[in-house]
Amino acid sequence: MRMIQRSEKRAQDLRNRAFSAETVRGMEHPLLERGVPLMRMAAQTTAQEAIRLLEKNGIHVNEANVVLLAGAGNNGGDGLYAAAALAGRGATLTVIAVGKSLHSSALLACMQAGGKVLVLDPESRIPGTSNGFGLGEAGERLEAALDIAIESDLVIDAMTGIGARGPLRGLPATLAQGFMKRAGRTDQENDDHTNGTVPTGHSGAPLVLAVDTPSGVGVDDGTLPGIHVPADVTMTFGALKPCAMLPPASYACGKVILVDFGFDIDGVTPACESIGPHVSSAIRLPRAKDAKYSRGVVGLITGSARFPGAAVLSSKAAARANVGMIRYLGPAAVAGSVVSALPEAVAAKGHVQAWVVGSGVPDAQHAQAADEQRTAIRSLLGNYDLGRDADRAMNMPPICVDAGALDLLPRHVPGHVVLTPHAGELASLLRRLDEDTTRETVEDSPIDCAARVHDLTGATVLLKGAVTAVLGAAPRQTGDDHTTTVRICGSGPAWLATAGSGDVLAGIMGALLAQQDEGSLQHDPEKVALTAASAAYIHGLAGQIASGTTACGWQPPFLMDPAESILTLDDPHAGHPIIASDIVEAIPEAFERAMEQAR
Ligand SMILES: NC(=O)C1=CN([C@@H]2O[C@H](COP(=O)(O)OP(=O)(O)OC[C@H]3O[C@@H](n4cnc5c(N)ncnc54)[C@H](O)[C@@H]3O)[C@@H](O)[C@H]2O)[C@H](O)CC1
Ligand SMILES: [K+]
Repeated sequence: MRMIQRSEKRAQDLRNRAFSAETVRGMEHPLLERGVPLMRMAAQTTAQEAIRLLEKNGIHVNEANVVLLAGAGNNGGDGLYAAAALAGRGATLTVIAVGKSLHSSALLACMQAGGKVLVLDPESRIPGTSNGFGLGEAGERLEAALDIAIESDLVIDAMTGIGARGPLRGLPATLAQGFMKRAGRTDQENDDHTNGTVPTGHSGAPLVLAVDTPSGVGVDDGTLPGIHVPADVTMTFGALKPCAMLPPASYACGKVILVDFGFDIDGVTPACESIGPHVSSAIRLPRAKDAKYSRGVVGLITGSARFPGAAVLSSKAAARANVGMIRYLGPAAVAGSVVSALPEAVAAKGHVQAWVVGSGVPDAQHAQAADEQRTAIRSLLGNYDLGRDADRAMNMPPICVDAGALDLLPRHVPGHVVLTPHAGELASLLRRLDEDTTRETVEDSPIDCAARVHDLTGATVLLKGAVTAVLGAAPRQTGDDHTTTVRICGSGPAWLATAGSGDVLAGIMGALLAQQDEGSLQHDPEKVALTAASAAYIHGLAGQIASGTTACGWQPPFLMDPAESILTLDDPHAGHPIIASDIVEAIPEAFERAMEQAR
């Protein structure tokens, strides 16, 4: 098989960009025209990974019981050829056919290698198998299929790939439901199955290897519209699909291995992109002629009598995140705490290059009538109201609007207003904008909901989560200026979920906004989105450093060449608990690492 020529830039783009199913088909097309055997390449690499996965779990392929869940499309074809290769290496193979047909030559290969085929659909017409059974027998066959699947060592899920439409239906859905029930996998466990964080092999249930995409996920929008089959490993072909990057579907993919088919992705608009490779461009290195003011000054209206710690944490984080100075504004007692914890802070008004407001400030529901912090924030945010004075709004410094300030946001603001809600806060924001939304809706469709808030307000929206998504202006491409690339950041480990962690993020956000050339963000909303996502990335990296782990919400996939044998994939260190102050301590090293990654 031919070797793929790949520059480092191409490898980086492949690992950090995901493309819609339609775009992937467009990129496959020229290769198929040239007769490149894509299905064979997919199958061979899948078989290799299956062998590695089994061995890692102490099972040699010639002792393995393998079950293939095979759909009628090409995804089933990939799976059939892969399964045939495993049967050829001595595995005991059962193919469970969930559709009315199967890829005929791939099926033949499986049968020739000794695979047994169990057909579930009474209306199927599959050569070499028994047809025309009744509904009663169909029920018995389904039970038998589930018995075999649950007793197997490895289930290869090749029911649907990029041809999937809507939630899983019919026999694939019934089979997935039965399998998940018998495997004892609850929804919670599926959620815990984040990319690269959970070691394979769990409580006696079979390992699951997904072909191209786990069946049942929303391939293009990253949702989980219904029953789906979470995988330990997903082998994906040619290019990442959004479901391998966007939450919550990304959590169902397990470890992702991308097989490089040699697609020409240069200049092709991705549906979503990870911020990782771009972070260093958001960091302004100190220059010889710098003074503290030219490095950026952050102004913070954060914390309150009730939550003074938020003021301290956001100020310390901003101060550590590569700026010349921070100004803290708040009640005298809180300012006193800030200055005693951070003698470098200045508790006085003055010129700032970016603002941070709202962390540790009560929202409308919890505030006293005349809350000092809310009054100050309301008046500051009024300057960003495009409906009141657009010129003035456009000339205000960039601002991070967090927590208790989110309900003070004017209706229409410029893109250099960055919102940093979590799912619950985003739902409240949408309700304020007259959209009937709950936290669950946001958790189910995070990208769609964040995009709604961006569309309705104009603000850049950073929705916090294990995978953080940033919805703002997209990169402009010639002839296509309505692209909606979603930027994601998955560098944060689960240890980051600790009190004060969000305050630290807001501080880093303010610092990154402040260190951009003054005036450069106001008319460049794309740069705002990149800067915002970079702040989340550095926060996540600091969390990794503080907790001693490399496991995080999303990692770029392992890249595999069809001609190469696979590298050893190490599981990440688990790490240890942290408090928000530990994240602050780790910020400088996170900057160093982010800059090193760019080299
Ligand atoms: N194009 C190529 O040559 C390559 C493709 N590869 C693999 O092919 C799949 C895409 O194949 P396609 O036949 O277009 O679609 P699928 O197999 O994913 O799905 C069609 C199959 O699924 C049924 N179906 C669709 N939606 C649902 C649903 N909601 N519920 C139940 N069943 C559903 C539909 O009826 C068909 O039977 C791609 O992912 C790759 O795996 C390889 O990469 C090689 C090159
Ligand atoms: K699949």
